Amino acid sequence: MATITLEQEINPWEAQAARFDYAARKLNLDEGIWKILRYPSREIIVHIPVMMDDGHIEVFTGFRVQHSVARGPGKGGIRYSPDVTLDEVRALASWMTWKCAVVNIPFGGAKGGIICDPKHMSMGEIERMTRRYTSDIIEFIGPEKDVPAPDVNTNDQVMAWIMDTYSMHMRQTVTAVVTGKPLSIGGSRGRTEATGRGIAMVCDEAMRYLSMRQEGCRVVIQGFGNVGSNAARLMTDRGYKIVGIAEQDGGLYNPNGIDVCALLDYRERNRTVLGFKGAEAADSDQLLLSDCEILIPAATENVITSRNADRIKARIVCEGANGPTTAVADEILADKKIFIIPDILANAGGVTASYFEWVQDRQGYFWNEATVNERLEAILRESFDDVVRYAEAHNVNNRIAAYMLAIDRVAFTIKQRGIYA
Ligand SMILES: NC(=O)C1=CN([C@@H]2O[C@H](COP(=O)(O)OP(=O)(O)OC[C@H]3O[C@@H](n4cnc5c(N)ncnc54)[C@H](O)[C@@H]3O)[C@@H](O)[C@H]2O)C=CC1
Ligand SMILES: O=C(O)CCC(=O)C(=O)O
Repeated sequence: MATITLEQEINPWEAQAARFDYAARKLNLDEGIWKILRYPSREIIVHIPVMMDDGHIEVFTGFRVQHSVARGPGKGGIRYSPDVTLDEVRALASWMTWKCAVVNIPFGGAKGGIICDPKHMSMGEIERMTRRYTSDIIEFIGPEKDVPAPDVNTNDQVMAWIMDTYSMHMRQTVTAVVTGKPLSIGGSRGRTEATGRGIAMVCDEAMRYLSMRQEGCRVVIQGFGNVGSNAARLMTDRGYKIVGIAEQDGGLYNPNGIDVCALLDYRERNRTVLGFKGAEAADSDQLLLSDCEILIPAATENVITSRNADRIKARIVCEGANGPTTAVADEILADKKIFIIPDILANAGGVTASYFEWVQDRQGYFWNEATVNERLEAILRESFDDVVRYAEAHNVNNRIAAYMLAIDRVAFTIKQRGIYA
């Protein structure tokens, strides 16, 4: 790979594009399809005026990027964060296209974001911002067009506001416009935990593939939000030992295993994991480099880079977050023979359960949790198998195999639809 600056290395769009180009070259992808898939098909930028609680007007910038709708409506979360950029949302939208194709569900890829700091906003301000954002992008979303979902700093309440705003404009309730909703208004059982559950499931598959055992297998998790905390809880139930939790404001380490339920309870009461008595305080960055069998980055992008990849000791890196590893770091991890479960497979449990929610909303018939989990497991097992077999057959690493598999599926659909005729 050509020499690049750290700034280029950590640009998520560049990271996505580097893998896409590499996989497309390996596939000998048709040049026209390459051009179609190289860039998002639509990028919407809105400037959202919001009356703040003290009466002044703030204007927030929001994005919705639709990378591809070839295989079905756009699908992907909306994040609220001061760090959101258009390049980040572009990358996240493309990853959604590849992710939905890897697990073979009938969606394209999209993502949204608003540059804001929800930690310093009241519920009323967040609600007004969400409703206005929804109105501003209303003609571009819908059950057959583009279906948003929660992501970093958004949740079922935010989805409820989007659904309600959309429905008011349509003059009828349209539950299938978003997923990750509360159960009472068309949410699916199991969606909240699905991303973490999916991580536990693909780790089980990796254990089987590598002839390792769950019992006593040491796991370090970065991020104790929706994805990280559910992965920690469900993996504990399966016999894994969660020895480290790295959070934004500090980390925890206990070589004998952290009591995850007690930690969840503590965090609920204290809004932080710091000060928890069942583990010693640890430096979050150092935790990524600690001795363990599985490392699960489940917080944000660019946490495994050229600066620390050579010091990672885990046997398996299972990417709960989107884009936690840069393309340069990929090569270093590959040299170290670390087994990667790439984000577009590892965290696909969330969007798969979202697909189930969309199906249930459209059917008006809701499944029990066991059915959701059973169907989730069947899809993730098959997808894991597809990726590792593809990697073996084409002599590439798991990430490139996942990209190749996904690009091939999307390209096939584009050709069949005749967009490229
Ligand atoms: N929620 C979902 O269903 C899905 C989420 N993802 C991805 O998983 C990642 C996490 O998402 P959620 O858990 O939903 O978000 P969240 O907002 O619920 O949790 C994120 C957690 O990470 C922590 N964090 C942030 N930066 C950190 C850092 N530098 N070091 C350590 N901890 C840090 C935060 O304090 C928070 O506890 C994101 O990359 C997201 O795109 C992917 C698929 C689905
Ligand atoms: O549940 C969904 O539709 C999308 C979740 C998401 O944003 C992601 O997988 O990164």
